[in-house]
Amino acid sequence: MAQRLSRVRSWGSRVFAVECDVTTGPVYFSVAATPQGSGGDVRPLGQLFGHGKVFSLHVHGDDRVRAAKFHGDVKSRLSALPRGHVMEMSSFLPNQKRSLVKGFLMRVPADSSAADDALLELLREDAVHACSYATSGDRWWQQLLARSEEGLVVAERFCVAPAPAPEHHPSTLNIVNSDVFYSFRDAQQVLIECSNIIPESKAVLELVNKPSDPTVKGKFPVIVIEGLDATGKTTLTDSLKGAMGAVLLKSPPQVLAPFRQLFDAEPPLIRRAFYALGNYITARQIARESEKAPVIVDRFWHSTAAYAIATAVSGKVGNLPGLGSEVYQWPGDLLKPSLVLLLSVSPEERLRRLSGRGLEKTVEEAELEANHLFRQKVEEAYMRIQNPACEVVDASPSPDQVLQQVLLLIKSKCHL
Ligand SMILES: Nc1ncnc2c1ncn2[C@@H]1O[C@H](COP(=O)(O)OP(=O)(O)OP(=O)(O)O)[C@@H](O)[C@H]1O
Ligand SMILES: Nc1ccn([C@H]2C[C@H](O)[C@@H](COP(=O)(O)O)O2)c(=O)n1
Repeated sequence: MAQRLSRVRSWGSRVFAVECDVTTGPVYFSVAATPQGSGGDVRPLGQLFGHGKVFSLHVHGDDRVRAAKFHGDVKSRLSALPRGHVMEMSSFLPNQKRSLVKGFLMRVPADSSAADDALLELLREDAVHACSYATSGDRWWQQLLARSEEGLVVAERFCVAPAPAPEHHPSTLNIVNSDVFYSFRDAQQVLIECSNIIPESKAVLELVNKPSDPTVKGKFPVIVIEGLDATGKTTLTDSLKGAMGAVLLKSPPQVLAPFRQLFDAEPPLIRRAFYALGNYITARQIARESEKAPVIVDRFWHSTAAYAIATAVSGKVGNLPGLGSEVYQWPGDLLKPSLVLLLSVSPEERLRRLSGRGLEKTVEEAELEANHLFRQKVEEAYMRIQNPACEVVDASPSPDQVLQQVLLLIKSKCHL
């Protein structure tokens, strides 16, 4: 118990954000060891905590791979509780990078014992911090829970007060090196840390572990084609290959295809590191092929970063890190293409193309379709990436018109 308490000493200075509804944004509150001032207007907290029993859980831990996997596990266990309502809840130090700890707020009916049993089980793990919430007088208290022979006991309590929204949305605080990687070494390190629990990581590491100088391209232009699913990338890249006598490459590269499904099912930390490493394999292929001919690349780092940022940042487009933020900077050790083109079509046209194709949708594609906010965030993140930034291409005309338009653009931008 003493160890647990010493590790949560800083808990009392944290702010918590509960995502009740992503379109309206989170509710913020802070906790303090002793009541401060009047405590503010606690009515919003009353609405949040007021019915039945409320618990929050956060997964800490020095082992980030284990914590990421355990976070997913906690979510499924809480979601399976009968009559429970689970919301995303994060704990953070306002505007302080890397201070975010992800968790959940769970409401259950007052007569539910299943939640207590689940918490007792989860608290076997040192990495879990669980709290209950109670009201006395006009104050709300956050009660840090611990296991004892009698069941759940309150180890410490903090006074809860409403807090102002921070300047930076909490979900932006941990993007660097958790969702987006800015060097080969940082992405590689995640897969090294995964090797014991995901044996396939070793095979992926072997594929990327062949050092060369991937930042240097050959004398021919390298053109990356980016865009949301079904914007016409495959159609255009195939035509460009023929029209320019170019070599067509993809990221992730074909050698990673046997591992993709497996890594797609992993938490963002692992999944995004896998895609980041794929870019370095493709970069090596680009460096080699661009010595001999122009190279067209179907998706590259813009996709890796834009999808990762849009997934990490909850809620509205306005929650994205601002233009010029470090999260949009190209990795210093990754080959830079000559030109990046972002294919853009209206949401209606994209849906027509998706349904016309009639293929099975990936989870993320299905999410794009269902989630207008997510699509907007991916597109906005694409456009905020700098150095190289993307040139937006209107991809709504016919395939041939898009091809002609892009050939002209390549000619003018790459001085062909
Ligand atoms: N300019 C266009 N006009 C009309 N339909 C198009 C055009 N370009 C592509 N399509 C059609 O839209 C669908 C999606 O195109 P395509 O597969 O090239 O997109 P994509 O961006 O590669 O998709 P994904 O990223 O999901 O692989 C296909 O059925 C294709 O025939
Ligand atoms: N270089 C890349 C390519 C793809 N991804 C991720 C982003 C999406 O989750 C998904 C889209 O790929 P598609 O379905 O079009 O094959 O893959 C990435 O992160 N980096």
